[in-house]
Amino acid sequence: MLTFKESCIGVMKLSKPPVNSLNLEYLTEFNIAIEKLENDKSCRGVIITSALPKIFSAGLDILEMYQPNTDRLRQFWTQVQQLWINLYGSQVATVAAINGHAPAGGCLVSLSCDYRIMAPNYTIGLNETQLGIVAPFWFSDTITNTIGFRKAERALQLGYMFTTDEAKACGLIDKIVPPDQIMAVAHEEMKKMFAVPDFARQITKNQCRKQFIDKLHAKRDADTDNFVNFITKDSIQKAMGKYLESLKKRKSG
Ligand SMILES: CCCCCCCC/C=C\CC(=O)SCCNC(=O)CCNC(=O)[C@H](O)C(C)(C)COP(=O)(O)OP(=O)(O)OC[C@H]1O[C@@H](n2cnc3c(N)ncnc32)[C@H](O)[C@@H]1OP(=O)(O)O
Repeated sequence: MLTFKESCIGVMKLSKPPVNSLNLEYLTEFNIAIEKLENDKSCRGVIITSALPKIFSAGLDILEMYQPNTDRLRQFWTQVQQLWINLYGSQVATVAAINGHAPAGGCLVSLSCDYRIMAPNYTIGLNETQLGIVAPFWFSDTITNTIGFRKAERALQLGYMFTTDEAKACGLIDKIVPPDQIMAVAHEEMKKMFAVPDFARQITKNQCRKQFIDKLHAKRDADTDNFVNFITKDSIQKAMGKYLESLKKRKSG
């Protein structure tokens, strides 16, 4: 993770080649970096983007969920939950500068921010059902809160990956921006949020999002148990094995 500050704005650049997949170690690093910026009194905003060409993040590392060690799987999921709690509940203003594909966990990271700008000709969405897995309730709450119930229900069931244009049309992203302008526009959008007094913006964000974060807090252990039980089922392991194979085949084909 490349993290640096530009006056009162923290910039986090995901940089885990080849595809910024989120494994246990990277999620832990991500959480530490965001918590550090959150606790920095001089930091008013955070921009999340990718240092890699063409990929924002490929989402959760599928290898963490395929033939897993159960203790590690629990730790992994705890970090995924923590990342969402940290980002969705962040007191600082957050902008996702999506400069590449953003499937599944990559999409969730961006949905957890306050504003999303995206470069053209990429794809974004919660494609979990395509892998034979199910987005947990807090993933579906987050997309529903962004694009509305009907569109979210349909997209979740199909595991639909939106093109940048489709994502803009349904409100999944807020603005389409040429790749070479994405950081400049992220700063401009941040300035618009800074024009509002921080405490008023923070309390308003809290009013909108707290009930959803509280819901995960209340069910956190059960959510981890569900995840571990679900992922370790033979049928799910088979489906994930097939998906991994299809990724490799697509590469060679
Ligand atoms: C009841 C409660 C149950 C709870 C259930 C669980 C809920 C889980 C929630 C979230 C799930 C996820 O986030 S799962 C991850 C989903 N991600 C994807 O489906 C993305 C898959 N990848 C791609 O589509 C493409 O790789 C890409 C578009 C991101 C990039 O394409 P490109 O052509 O540039 O690169 P390659 O495809 O050649 O990939 C390079 C290399 O990376 C490996 N790879 C890709 N994605 C992942 C990943 N997510 N995890 C691990 N590894 C990944 C790919 O296999 C290649 O590997 P090799 O070089 O070894 O072949």
